[in-house]
Amino acid sequence: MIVGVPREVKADEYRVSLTPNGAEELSRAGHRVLVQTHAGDGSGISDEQYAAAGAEIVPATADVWGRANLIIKVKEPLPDEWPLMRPGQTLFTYFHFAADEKLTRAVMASGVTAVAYETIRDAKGGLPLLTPMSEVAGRMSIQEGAKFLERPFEGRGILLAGVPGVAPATVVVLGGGVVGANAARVAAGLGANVFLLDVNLDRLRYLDDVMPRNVTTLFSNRHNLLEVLPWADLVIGAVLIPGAKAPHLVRREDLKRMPPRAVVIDVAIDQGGCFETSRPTTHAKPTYMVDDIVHYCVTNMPGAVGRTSTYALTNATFPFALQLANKGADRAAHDNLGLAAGVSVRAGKVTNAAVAETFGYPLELL
Ligand SMILES: NC(=O)C1=CN([C@@H]2O[C@H](COP(=O)(O)OP(=O)(O)OC[C@H]3O[C@@H](n4cnc5c(N)ncnc54)[C@H](O)[C@@H]3O)[C@@H](O)[C@H]2O)C=CC1
Ligand SMILES: CC(=O)C(=O)O
Repeated sequence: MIVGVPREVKADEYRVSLTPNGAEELSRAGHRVLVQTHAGDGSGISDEQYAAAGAEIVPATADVWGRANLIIKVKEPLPDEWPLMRPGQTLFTYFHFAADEKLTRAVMASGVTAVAYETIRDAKGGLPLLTPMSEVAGRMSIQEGAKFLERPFEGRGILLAGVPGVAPATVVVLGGGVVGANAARVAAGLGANVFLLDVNLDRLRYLDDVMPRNVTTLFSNRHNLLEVLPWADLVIGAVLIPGAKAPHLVRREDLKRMPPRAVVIDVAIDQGGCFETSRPTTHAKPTYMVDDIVHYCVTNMPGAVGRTSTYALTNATFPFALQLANKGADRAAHDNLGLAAGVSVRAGKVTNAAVAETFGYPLELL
């Protein structure tokens, strides 16, 4: 198999999809590895390190896409990359199809097999290729929230931790999965009062057991949400229904209940976001105001901490990349049901139920 690693093209995306260790293992397994020049720069990995691991350094994007049967990326292909996708090729990356119908149509039209990191399952039903980046984004959401609460960044001038004699901030976390739990723990560690909402009672029981005392768990329903919003200095959006568009839990009219210049960090923006007023932003211009509330909706938060994220991501993705390279997508999916859950589009047809339902497309069973 010829495995291609293009340089990421999304704004401020500093991750790369394969480390030199991965290149070495693929080469040892008999595959050819093409790495686009400077692909690893943002993560502090040089062309020389890839070359020493047996990879061929390729100057042009089009060459990588044109020669490789298996393309490994980090982020979804952007419009400039769409014409490069080829029938019969396998593309292994984050896609978040439900948030982007044009991307879904482009992938269907191209004939590639799209294996989405975010819907691959493990034996316990978890999402092992989403988890490491959710850990990064969850922790980062509080550091970003703390920054944008500062007045020079348009926030309400609140220090999350408070100081003796002045109350700490209140942080509301919507969704108590990986992002939510990591956000709650970091916020609590800084001394904030945290409310953590989820609809899964077993998950709430677990969180109630393991979280520090300044984290209060709440069942997620409209009533409880409206009760806590007036106290919220910072709200983290961390809800997920795998493969599907995120539900809009916070409506525009609800923003009026929040204190002026409070901050929302909608981590779930990659699946469309859980605030009605969310729209994707970039690290270069991460925030905008709606009704006096600061909105931060960066779709590739972990991209900003490329070095940590590249290693965390590839620890999880590499075993699946190796299976795809060794067996090809069809056999790899046949042999591994968890990997099969990642196959979202194949030969022009949608093979993921949540994506098919989101856009009303027919579902093709694998
Ligand atoms: N913007 C970015 O750069 C990044 C975004 N993400 C995104 O963050 C989101 C969350 O990811 P994870 O925490 O890994 O997912 P997860 O599956 O671990 O957690 C999601 C939680 O949401 C809960 N939930 C579902 N409906 C709910 C509702 N109505 N109210 C409250 N909770 C509800 C679920 O019970 C679950 O506990 C995903 O969309 C993921 O793609 C993850 C990493 C980076
Ligand atoms: C999960 C995702 O889309 C990211 O880490 O960029």
